[in-house]
Amino acid sequence: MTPVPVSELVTRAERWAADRPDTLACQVGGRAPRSASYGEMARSVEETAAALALGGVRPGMRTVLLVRPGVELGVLVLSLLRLGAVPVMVDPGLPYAAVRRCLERAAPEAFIGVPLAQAARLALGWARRTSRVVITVGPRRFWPGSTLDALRTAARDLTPDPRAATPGPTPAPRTTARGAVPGLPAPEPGDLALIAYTSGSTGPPKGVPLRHRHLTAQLDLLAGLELIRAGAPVLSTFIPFALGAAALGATAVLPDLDPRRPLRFDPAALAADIRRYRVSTLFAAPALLDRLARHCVARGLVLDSLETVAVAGAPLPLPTLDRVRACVPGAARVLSVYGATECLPVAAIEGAELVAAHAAHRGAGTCLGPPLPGVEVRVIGVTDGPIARWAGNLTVPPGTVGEFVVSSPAVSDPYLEDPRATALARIPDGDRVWHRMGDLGRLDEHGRLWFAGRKSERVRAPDGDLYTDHVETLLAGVPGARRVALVGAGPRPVLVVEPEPGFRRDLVRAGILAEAARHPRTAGLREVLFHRRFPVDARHNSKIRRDVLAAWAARRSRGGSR
Ligand SMILES: Nc1ncnc2c1ncn2[C@@H]1O[C@H](COP(=O)(O)OP(=O)(O)OP(=O)(O)O)[C@@H](O)[C@H]1O
Repeated sequence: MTPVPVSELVTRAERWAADRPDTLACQVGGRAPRSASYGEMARSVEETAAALALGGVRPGMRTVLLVRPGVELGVLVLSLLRLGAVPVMVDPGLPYAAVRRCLERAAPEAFIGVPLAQAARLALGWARRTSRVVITVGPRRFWPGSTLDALRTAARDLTPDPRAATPGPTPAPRTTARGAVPGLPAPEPGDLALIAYTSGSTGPPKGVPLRHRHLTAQLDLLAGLELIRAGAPVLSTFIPFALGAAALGATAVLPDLDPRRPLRFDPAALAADIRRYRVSTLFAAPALLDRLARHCVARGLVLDSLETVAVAGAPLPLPTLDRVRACVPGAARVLSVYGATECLPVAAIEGAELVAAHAAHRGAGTCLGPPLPGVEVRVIGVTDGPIARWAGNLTVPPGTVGEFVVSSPAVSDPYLEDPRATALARIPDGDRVWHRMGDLGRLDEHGRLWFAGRKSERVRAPDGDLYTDHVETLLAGVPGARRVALVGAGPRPVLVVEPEPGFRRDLVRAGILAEAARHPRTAGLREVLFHRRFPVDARHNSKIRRDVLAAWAARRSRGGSR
């Protein structure tokens, strides 16, 4: 294997390929199963990197990648990182205009995509102005550029087959992908590795540049959580995590799931994949997990291979946790992992501790656990403006609700082409920087974080601010209410209920108001609206778009129809 200090993600995956070439790196589930071993993936990455280089992809080149989840996507990401090119990872489920906006800021020079993505590039103007290298994964039609297949064939023709050249036990060194672009330096830890985006649940998604050292720090922090065992099958409903699994020596099981509409998966098929491939670690967002767990609980199904279930992306509601625990073996860990695109992961908590913490502190929000080793979290007073530099008096007294700020080796670079958002999210502090999470909460006497809600979603009621997670956790589990969201219709706090099918709304409303009346924090809440299906973020389908819901509630309650 090449000893160049390419991305840690790649070098680690390559190390696995050298040590255990026959271990499965990737298993595609669903109706058209396909798999690839670490050895096969490594060979494919080498060939594909050479093909991409031949197609004009260069180190440092920002490259949009719009390819369906599968072995090919994994190979392409690893190949780009190996070349030192910079994948631009935009969420395909965003509205078209939002995708265009994301890509305009990233100004990618290369565009690799399936035919549908290529058509969108032309018709919807996705990176159309900037992308001069165009590679189609699949058949090319009326758009310019090359196909990946043709480039692979050409690269193969240029690369001598070592087995043909030197028969015998010691094969000649193969021309590597880096060899295909001679004279170009290997990426360093400080080089840009990829551009991710925030999920856009509180506004337009922001571009997050991650350097190779940030990815390494993420991998190390994740490794500390002991979620993944080498050789063990891991299924992540969030595809980029599946790539991390490859660096940790696991087998990434890719479910049959449309990343444009992740919540519309077939729970029976997902449960079947988990059982069939003996998945031991499952990563999922809360709403997806809830859907899977409901399916299993209704059928008395236990997913007996699961050892760990990791949940991330939004608070883990207790009713969801209960359902999950009912369909995994008693010894399985359920772990809620807290973090953000700009600094992942930050904290984690085991399900059993979460249940105990909630029982002892009802209405205190969601316990996120202590910060991970190497991650420092402080709580500062709530302000909506920028903070020019760190000062000791920014922090609030212990136990007080404020905004979480984080310092860790995984904290990304400033946002892409967005100085305003950067000024609002960063506090310089000598040679380090604090990332403002935009999340409110407090630190308890055990050093654990408690999430109270997003800063931008707090409700400025006349009697004082109300925090969404303080209120919603108290009302979770009221019969007939699938989810409850607190929003402000102007200054008026309104409870919006997403009902379970088959319940009478007047009874659900009565149940919500009765539960609210039992707690001082919610006793004053009187207004209840029903919304059939909450608007949610494109990536996890789990973060409630309370800004959208608030505008809807304001219109609705003005109109008087409740
Ligand atoms: N375990 C968790 N518990 C509670 N909230 C979580 C958890 N994990 C993630 N979150 C929420 O997700 C946020 C990070 O999400 P992400 O980076 O995907 O983008 P976003 O902040 O939602 O997007 P935008 O900034 O564009 O609105 C955190 O700040 C937090 O609010």
